[in-house]
Amino acid sequence: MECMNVMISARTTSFAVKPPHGLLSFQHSLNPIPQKSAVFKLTQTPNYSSFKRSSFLHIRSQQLDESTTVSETKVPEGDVLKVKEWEVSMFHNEVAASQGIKIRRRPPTGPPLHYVGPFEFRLQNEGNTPRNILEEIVWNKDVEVSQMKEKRSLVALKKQLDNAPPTRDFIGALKEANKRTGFPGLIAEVKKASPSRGVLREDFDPVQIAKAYEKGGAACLSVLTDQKFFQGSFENLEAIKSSGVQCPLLCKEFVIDAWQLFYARVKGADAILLIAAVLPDLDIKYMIKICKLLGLTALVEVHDEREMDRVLDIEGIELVGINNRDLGTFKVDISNTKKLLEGERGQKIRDKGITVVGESGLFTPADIAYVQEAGVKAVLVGESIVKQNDPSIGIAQLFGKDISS
Ligand SMILES: O=P(O)(O)OC[C@@H](O)[C@@H](O)c1c[nH]c2ccccc12
Repeated sequence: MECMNVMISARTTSFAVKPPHGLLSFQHSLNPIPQKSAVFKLTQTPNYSSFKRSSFLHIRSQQLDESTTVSETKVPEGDVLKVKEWEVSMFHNEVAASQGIKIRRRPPTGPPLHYVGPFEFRLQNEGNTPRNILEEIVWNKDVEVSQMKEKRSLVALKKQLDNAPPTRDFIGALKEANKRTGFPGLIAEVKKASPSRGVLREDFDPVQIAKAYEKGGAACLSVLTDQKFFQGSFENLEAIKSSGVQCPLLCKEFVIDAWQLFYARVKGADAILLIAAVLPDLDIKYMIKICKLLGLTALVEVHDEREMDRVLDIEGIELVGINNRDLGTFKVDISNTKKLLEGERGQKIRDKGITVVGESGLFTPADIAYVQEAGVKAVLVGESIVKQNDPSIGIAQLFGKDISS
């Protein structure tokens, strides 16, 4: 496998690479500015596959210098895997795009920065800026998960599962609440903040909120575990699990790697979110299987018709969430739930016995009635109830009725 070495002299501040055949050209700044001449290795180029010995690249260096030269070398054995990994992720993006997935799993022009040697290699303006918040979250998660995996191997996680207590029946709890109250079963979300709404509650005590939700009649709880964008944590999940709260718990995470399923299970999750806008079909199929092995319920989330159709073609899915919020733009429209349950699609869902959850943007008894009429048997609610002084009263206000007994 080949790569390119760029020889740079001391105090070179930047260079530009201009491939000959209309391929992507790019500018690269060096920071810190090297004090000695050095070799800058480019193993990850935007067009790696078309980057061949024959397509000689022109280097233009503003500062200097005849001493900036390009050569091609064999990649050392150890790096071959890294380059392969990067190439595989490029294919992953292509497969995902063919299924209508708009976000890219990783920055397309290079792997996360920690892969690259002494100087950062980053294309400016060419794809390494996330296009929307979901993409930013996923890119961040990719780095986060690879760091977490280094600390806890899958083998270690599996060992911990040997003595783990069984999971609680998430769908059973929703159905039971639906029967008991006549309303959709409530998944109440322990949510401190979100990128779209900022901090929802300053005095945030996750266990206290969870207990209030349970007292108010919630069937299940959803606990956000993403730290960076939602100010959630796995500590919150663990604390709620060991607090005596009996409701089954959904780990609200951005899952991109099967390792996270094992981790969530170890941390006390009974169910886990899988987002169709993030995961290609093959990943969903694979993760559904692992969830079954782990006793986790998968809540598969969709936002539009195409995602719903993809998910309906996958075997073994029992719980589907319709998110009324577009995770790319934050726009909320509760008629989305209705739209996705109409006609043949709705019939297919009923035939398959899938339980549908209406998610996001539900504030009033009229909202609940609207999504119930559309066909949901459960709802997922955060903002409107977490903001109330007493979240259990928030639940009664949301349904227009005390549903606690
Ligand atoms: O606070 P709301 O509008 O009631 O929404 C809750 C829940 O649906 C929302 O937090 C959510 C739905 N799907 C997600 C995926 C990731 C993060 C968050 C979410």
